Amino acid sequence: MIVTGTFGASPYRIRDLQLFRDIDDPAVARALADCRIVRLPRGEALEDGLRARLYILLAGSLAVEAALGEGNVDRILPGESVGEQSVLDDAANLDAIVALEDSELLVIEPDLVWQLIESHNGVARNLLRLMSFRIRATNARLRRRQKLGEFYRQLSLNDALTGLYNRAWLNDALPKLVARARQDSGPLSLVMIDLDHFKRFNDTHGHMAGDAALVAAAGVIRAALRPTDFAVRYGGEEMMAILPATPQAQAVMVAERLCARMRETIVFDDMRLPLPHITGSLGVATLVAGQDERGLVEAADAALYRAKEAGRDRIGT
Ligand SMILES: Nc1nc2c(ncn2[C@@H]2O[C@H](COP(=O)(O)OP(=O)(O)OP(=O)(O)O)[C@@H](O)[C@H]2O)c(=O)[nH]1
Repeated sequence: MIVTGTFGASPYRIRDLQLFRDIDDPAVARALADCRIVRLPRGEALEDGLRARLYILLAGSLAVEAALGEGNVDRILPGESVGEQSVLDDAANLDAIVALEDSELLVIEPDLVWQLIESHNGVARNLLRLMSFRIRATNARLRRRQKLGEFYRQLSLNDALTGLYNRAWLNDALPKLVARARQDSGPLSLVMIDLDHFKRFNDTHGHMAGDAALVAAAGVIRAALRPTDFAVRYGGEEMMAILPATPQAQAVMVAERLCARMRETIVFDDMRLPLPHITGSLGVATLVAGQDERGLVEAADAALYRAKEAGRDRIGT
């Protein structure tokens, strides 16, 4: 960073600087006349040491990688300033500021910034406007980041093919649902669903058709459940319906409905030609005293095994 002269002796004009917009006061011009202008060569960082100063970019451009930015870079253009917040709270600037091209900056020492704020309402007003703009931009960025975080959270808890909840969701949610059922002394049922002879379906019609069958089965499950139930893709062709506040007899009715609808569902191949119907075997289990989530899943699995053994396309309990 090389000092190249003073503002008073430079060709730059006060009215082009955002902080001094609409201020036509010779006293301000006099106050700024002795301020230094520094040159920051392209690629060089603005080293401010421990002293907080206000910098106004006169020529060139700067990149500010804000602490909050996580890789987001703000571009500072001529007339804009950096470091105003550091001056106000008297703290060193923590943002990394680098010249994107050979740049010239006006340096205003903190004492002078305060003096200008105190003696010129217009400077105070402009500074507040600039700060308000910065706060709004930061808030918008925070909101975007929050939304993105929620989007990725949802993505990490849903199965990409079927859109049902995935195993990660189940591992987190099922213990909570079991604990709540215990606390409420209410029933909780599981229906484990496994597509029948799915390997044969894949081998005969291709993996893509298999995927279409999985999506169709997931659609059947989703459509048949109440808003308070949950549909999960447990593994490859195994899915699960979690039915809170549902006793065994009611869960069996839900399973029968699922089994019937699965049988009736038409799966289309990529040429929109209907494929042979898929069927599923379903195992129903209801939480019993002393059972944990693992025991409940094992019970539903065992019931599913019985349905397979009994000939598939049916319910096991
Ligand atoms: N297309 C497709 N197939 C899958 C996917 N995940 C698992 N599979 C297939 O599902 C089949 C499961 O086969 P098996 O476990 O032998 O069971 P099955 O053929 O359904 O036989 P039963 O369960 O005894 O009726 C395997 O061929 C897997 O490749 C998937 O995401 N897409």
